Amino acid sequence: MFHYVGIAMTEKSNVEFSEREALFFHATGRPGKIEIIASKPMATQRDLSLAYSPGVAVPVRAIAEDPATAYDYTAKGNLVAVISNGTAILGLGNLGALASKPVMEGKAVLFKRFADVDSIDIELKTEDVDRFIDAVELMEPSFGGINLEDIKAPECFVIETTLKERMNIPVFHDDQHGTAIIAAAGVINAALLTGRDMKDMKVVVNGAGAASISCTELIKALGVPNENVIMCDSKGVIYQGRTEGMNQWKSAHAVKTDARTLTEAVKGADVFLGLSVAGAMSQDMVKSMAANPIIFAMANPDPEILPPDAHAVRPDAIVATGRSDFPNQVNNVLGFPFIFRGALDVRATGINEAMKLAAAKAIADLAREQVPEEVAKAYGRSHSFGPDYIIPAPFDPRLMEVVPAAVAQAAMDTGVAQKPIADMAAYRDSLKARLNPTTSVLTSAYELAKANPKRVVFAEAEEEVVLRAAIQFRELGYGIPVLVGRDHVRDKLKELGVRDPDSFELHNSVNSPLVPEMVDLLYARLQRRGYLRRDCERMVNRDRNIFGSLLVKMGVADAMISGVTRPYGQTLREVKRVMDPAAGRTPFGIHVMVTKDKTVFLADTTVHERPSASELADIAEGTVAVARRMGHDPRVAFLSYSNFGNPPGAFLDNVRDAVKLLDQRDVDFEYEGEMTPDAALNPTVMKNYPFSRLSGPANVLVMPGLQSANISAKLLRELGGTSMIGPVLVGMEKSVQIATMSSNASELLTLAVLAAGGIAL
Ligand SMILES: NC(=O)C1=CN([C@@H]2O[C@H](COP(=O)(O)OP(=O)(O)OC[C@H]3O[C@@H](n4cnc5c(N)ncnc54)[C@H](OP(=O)(O)O)[C@@H]3O)[C@@H](O)[C@H]2O)C=CC1
Ligand SMILES: CC(=O)C(=O)O
Ligand SMILES: [Mg+2]
Repeated sequence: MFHYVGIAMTEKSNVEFSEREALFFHATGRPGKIEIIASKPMATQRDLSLAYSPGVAVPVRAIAEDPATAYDYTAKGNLVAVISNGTAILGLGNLGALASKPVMEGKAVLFKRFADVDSIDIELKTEDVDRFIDAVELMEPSFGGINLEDIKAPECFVIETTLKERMNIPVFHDDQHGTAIIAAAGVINAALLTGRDMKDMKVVVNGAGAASISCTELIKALGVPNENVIMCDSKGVIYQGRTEGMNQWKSAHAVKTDARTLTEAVKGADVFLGLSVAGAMSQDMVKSMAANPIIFAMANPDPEILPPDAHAVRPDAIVATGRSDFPNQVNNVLGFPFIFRGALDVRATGINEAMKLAAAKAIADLAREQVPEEVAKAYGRSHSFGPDYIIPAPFDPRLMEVVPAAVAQAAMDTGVAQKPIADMAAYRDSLKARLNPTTSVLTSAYELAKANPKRVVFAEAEEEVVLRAAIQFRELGYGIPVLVGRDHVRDKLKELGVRDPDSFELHNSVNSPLVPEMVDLLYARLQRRGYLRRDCERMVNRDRNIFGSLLVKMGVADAMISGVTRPYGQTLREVKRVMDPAAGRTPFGIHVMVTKDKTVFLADTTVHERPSASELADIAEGTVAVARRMGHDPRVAFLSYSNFGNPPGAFLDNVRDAVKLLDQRDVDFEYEGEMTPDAALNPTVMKNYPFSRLSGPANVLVMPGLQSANISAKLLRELGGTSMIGPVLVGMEKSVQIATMSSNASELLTLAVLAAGGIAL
């Protein structure tokens, strides 16, 4: 018997799957969700000698002499154990250590996916607190941190406190503190939206276990008075004097109240925090809450009440759950990967209150900022701060930038950082680069753009994706966006969360005083190419690429970006009506292909169908200049299907002649060809050609024609897990970047930065 887990209602879950699918997902391919891969080559005898006996003895002795070097010679510093005994698996209860393994594997892969923390799950078959503590303590040498998970209260409190005392690496019970941090961030924002002050809020917490106790402590630390919080457990309200089912952690939150049931407690409450079991809250209870109630039904996988059921009786409620398929996911996944990232990076001895509060504040602040387009897309709905978006979504890449940095700073401020970070700005950049290899490739472009902010025309500002890129371009300090579009672009800016849309420079050909001068200029250029004055008037008035290019030509702006509304070739033709190639240059396109450890520049991927020998030589020189501006030492390979004339073929001449031309030009970079991609990139194959002038694998690949160039770039991306920057257009008199029609905002932003930073000239 298989059921559908998604919920079919008007305000429905946006993810539906059957139990069969969930099992299939876990069983297909390699069973489970985790595997281990080597971070060093294990290909040759020499590799084995270094990695294992005898080479491994060297780091062994070094660590024995100085234990701190374990962080240099082993994976310890980036390795976190996710440890459970399965006594409180999500909200499913005590189902044992083995049954907890899918959740623990899941947590381990979330560590990797969201914060590049390596992690392994460990399930311990014991409910004996002392045996559990001893087992974990003995593992200290292996790990940089310990993430305790799904261990029930009150045992979890004793386990965590004791391990923290005994171990010198961070020990963190995620269900307590991870949950509390995220819930606190959500409460901060929900209070802000509903105009509430912490000190006046009446809160009911359902559940008195690991998650509830810690959440309650944190919201009290944020200013909610002790007497304003009523906690309930499976026996009802925890009131002063109650004896049944109590423990010291519950007693600390017992209050004087006549309420004895959740139904009584929740009457008139401002906030409900559910950390108990599915369905614990009824619609009648929701009805009885104060105006604009805040309801966090966080039990997993099924919440205390489903959002549609709560909204059916109280449309004014702000509702959050622990699930990713409804708006407002208040789940510790938003916290633990990033908190450990920050703690590991400063080699913190523990995760203290200041670090937790810093994380909560960073997460809350982030939700109030404009949401990047890729995040909105990943979730299939647009986000802006409001009742349906009080907390960032886990896929938001900005979490990785801000949360670890906030945690690391707090660790340094409170003296628990053994390896403080000297340059916080550089650390933030390195965080971005950890998840996205293109970030580090673009560092010099970002810096160049920021150092000398330029005015960049966004020619298609009526497109939302372009406006998002323009907003980020300005907010991140890369330059001044000059928008081209009709007046309603300002309304769109407002919809996207810009508070001061009038501060954006907007040019509309319908009312621009620049139009007469533009028409004169264009007519002067085109009159001997068969265009009448009225043709030029029409183009200036109607064609955004002509209008935008003219803004650059006239010096109103320095560069331009376009391309999402028309095919590449058409946009380029329009731009060329206004602008010329740079003196003596051949315009062409580059795709920069980036993997974790390699960056390769591929050209010409956009302009010349069958480049001549001299065009190929120009393309090589132009690409070398771009590669150098991006911080690379270029080595050029002219690619073909043959190596140095073997096998011979009719199409080889241009490529061979291009190499000869470079010989005559006396250039200052390494180049070679014609050659096959393996001879250009693979050191073993390269050895077959000892006369080759390349001192190492090539990183600038000049392709023989447009077909092979463009197809290679896209194949690499689709099959090879390679990130791609571009196409980058170079060789025009001013930097104009033409995106592809499917570009997203971050791709457009990258091109705008390349244009502004003078990289793509
Ligand atoms: N969204 C998120 O990020 C997270 C959500 N959670 C969820 O919180 C819940 C609790 O987890 P955790 O604290 O680790 O587990 P614990 O076992 O430590 O605590 C469970 C608590 O729930 C109480 N409880 C059980 N049934 C009811 C009921 N009908 N009414 C009121 N209280 C009840 C128990 O009461 P008693 O003490 O009387 O036994 C106990 O206090 C789970 O559903 C879990 O999925 C947990 C962590 C993170
Ligand atoms: C999310 C989580 O950790 C839990 O529900 O237990
Ligand atoms: Mg948990």
